[in-house]
Amino acid sequence: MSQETTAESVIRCEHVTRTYRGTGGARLVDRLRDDGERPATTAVEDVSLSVSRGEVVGIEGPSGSGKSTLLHLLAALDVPTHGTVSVCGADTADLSRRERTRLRLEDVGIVFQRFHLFPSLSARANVALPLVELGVPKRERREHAERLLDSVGLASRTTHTPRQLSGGEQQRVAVARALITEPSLLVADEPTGELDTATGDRILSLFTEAAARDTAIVLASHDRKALDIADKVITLRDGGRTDG
Ligand SMILES: Nc1ncnc2c1ncn2[C@@H]1O[C@H](COP(=O)(O)OP(=O)(O)OP(=O)(O)O)[C@@H](O)[C@H]1O
Repeated sequence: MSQETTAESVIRCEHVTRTYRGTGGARLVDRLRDDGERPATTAVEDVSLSVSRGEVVGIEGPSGSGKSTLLHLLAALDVPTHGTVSVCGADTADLSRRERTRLRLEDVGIVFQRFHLFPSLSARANVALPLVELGVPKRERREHAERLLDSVGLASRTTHTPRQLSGGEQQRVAVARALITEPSLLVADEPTGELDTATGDRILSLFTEAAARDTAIVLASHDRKALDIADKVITLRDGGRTDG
């Protein structure tokens, strides 16, 4: 157990490194011929941190410093090259792809930088989607999704599809979707990036309320106001922590 780790940890991340082999963007023919000489990118290097129930942790750092890569590891979307990440007690590298999908569905809410909404579904259906996969009856899903959309100021937009919504509205749909399962962990990449001040404040209040209900929250941001809701902020530079 590291010094930072407590029994209440939702995330335990120990000496985590993530290296991408230098195949990004290469043509298939080049990848098949790859002799391992292509330069690799170490996006995250030897990072340790823990996040407890109800704790908000901010991640700051310049573009390319590894914030999104670290968030993907913490959300069990990816596994480390070295070191361990455990989420709700499970070492993510020990899980099959299917088990990681289940872990995310049940325990993790994710707000991506580019929202990842389904274009053909209404805002309400996008928000309710995790509940479909969890087998919640239709009427209950609809009511819950509508309540959440109301809480992010989108009560009048429930039947709009993503392309009928502004960037900021899509962001709010993504936040509502991440919160609908009342996850143990919420991971958010630039959650206020597209939002005007009032809407950004509203989203941050939702995060603070979720933390008060014991959700652990990790958010990466360049926005000082977003980082201000954090109990602690870690700083990344070239993939490593520089905050001591
Ligand atoms: N799939 C990938 N394959 C290869 N390299 C990658 C991949 N994803 C990220 N990288 C590289 O890893 C490094 C860290 O990227 P990452 O997206 O984690 O940074 P970031 O801090 O989130 O940046 P930003 O603030 O611009 O979103 C960068 O050098 C990036 O080019």
